[in-house]
Amino acid sequence: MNQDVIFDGFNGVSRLDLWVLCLKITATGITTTLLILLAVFTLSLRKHGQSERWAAYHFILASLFATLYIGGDTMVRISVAMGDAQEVLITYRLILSAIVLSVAAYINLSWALEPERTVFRGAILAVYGGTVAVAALVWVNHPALIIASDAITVKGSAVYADYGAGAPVFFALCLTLFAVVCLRLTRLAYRVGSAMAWRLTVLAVVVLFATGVHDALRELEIVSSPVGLLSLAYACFQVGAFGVLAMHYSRTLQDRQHQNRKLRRLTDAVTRDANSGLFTRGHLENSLNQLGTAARGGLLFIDLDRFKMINDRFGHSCGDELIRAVADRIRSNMRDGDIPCRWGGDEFVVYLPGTDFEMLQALTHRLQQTFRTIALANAADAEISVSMGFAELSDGDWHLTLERADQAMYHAKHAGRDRLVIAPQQMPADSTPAARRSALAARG
Ligand SMILES: Nc1nc2c(ncn2[C@@H]2O[C@H](COP(=O)(O)OP(=O)(O)OP(=O)(O)O)[C@@H](O)[C@H]2O)c(=O)[nH]1
Repeated sequence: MNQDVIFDGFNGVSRLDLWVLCLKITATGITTTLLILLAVFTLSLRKHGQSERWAAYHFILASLFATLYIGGDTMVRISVAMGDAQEVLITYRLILSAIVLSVAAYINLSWALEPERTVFRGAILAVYGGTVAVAALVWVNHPALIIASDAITVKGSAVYADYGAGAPVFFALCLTLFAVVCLRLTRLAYRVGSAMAWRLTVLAVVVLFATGVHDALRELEIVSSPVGLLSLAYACFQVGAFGVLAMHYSRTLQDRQHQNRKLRRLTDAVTRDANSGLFTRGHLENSLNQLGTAARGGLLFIDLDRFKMINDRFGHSCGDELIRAVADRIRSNMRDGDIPCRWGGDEFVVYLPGTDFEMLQALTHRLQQTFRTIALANAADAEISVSMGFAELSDGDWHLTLERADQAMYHAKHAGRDRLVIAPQQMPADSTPAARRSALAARG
């Protein structure tokens, strides 16, 4: 049988080389997975604050270039192990460009994680622009630049480019940028407040920087070492950076939740009535003032019938309990956009936007039914009912509408209580709000 030989590599490759290769493949897998996770996470941050989004974008770039670097480094090793060093130089250039771009993205990320610090967009672009320019030089053959020619030297399982005179400067620049990143990330980890996170970060940056120095010296053939270690250390660093960032986000989220809770408590204290839990009169007045002539629907005035008698017979605390029970039932019958408030004492006013006659009849009927079911702890035989007045917001001034609703409620009281009266629209439509207000005042 004629069998083609399709693989003839791994000749002269030591066990150590294979282990390192396995580790590098694993590191590539891990960083690629993290990159995918990060992309999903960034998508979920679209609606969040500017600084979070920018931090996520820089981290995506940093991870993308780090993955290219780690994956490229693995590819170089695979190519050399398989005896195929033809296309190695392109991958080689790719990894040199990727490492410097990744470090630039990490610098910008560390700025974005400090929202209190103003970093000008120009500075961020300058960091990216400068490193792109340096990365571009990697692709130009010239003895004075980073890579002098297309020549490649393979020594055992290691491969070396023909470096130009600028290569030591390039590696020194990479190490300087690395040092900046390491210092800034250590500071960030310290601010996260967890001693463990800080120690792990210090360990990670020390290992990272040491392997960076090792690989730079190895590339320049100042030290002889069988394997480059930076890609493995960089993969560990990526995992650590994920951890630190996850902690940073969880702390930011906790702070924000805490602030939101505090804000809600403060807002509630200002806008909610303490006993009933409904909105305060001030909140309704503000809302109607803000709406102005855009207010639609009408105002419903609700007043408890013979509440003084309940107070006198069963005590003030029983009266308070009744106010709470009535408020609960009003609240549970509201739609989104309705504004129910305790106007004062045993009076409630509800702004009902977009309410027509049928909806009003249905709502007030429901309310009357549900108030009858109230059972007070120490006043089982108390008969609970309310009188209601409704006026449509057609006066151009909600104060006038409220007066009409109030008058309608009094008509309900005089007609025997426990009912709804709808205010007629008696005011001429072309009269001014001031004229209508004085006409109402004259009518008493
Ligand atoms: N328990 C309690 N009573 C209150 C509160 N605010 C006002 N009141 C009392 O509620 C009573 C209101 O009575 P009125 O509005 O005069 O009349 P009424 O007894 O409800 O009778 P009609 O409205 O004519 O049906 C007064 O006695 C107030 O002292 C409160 O927060 N808690």
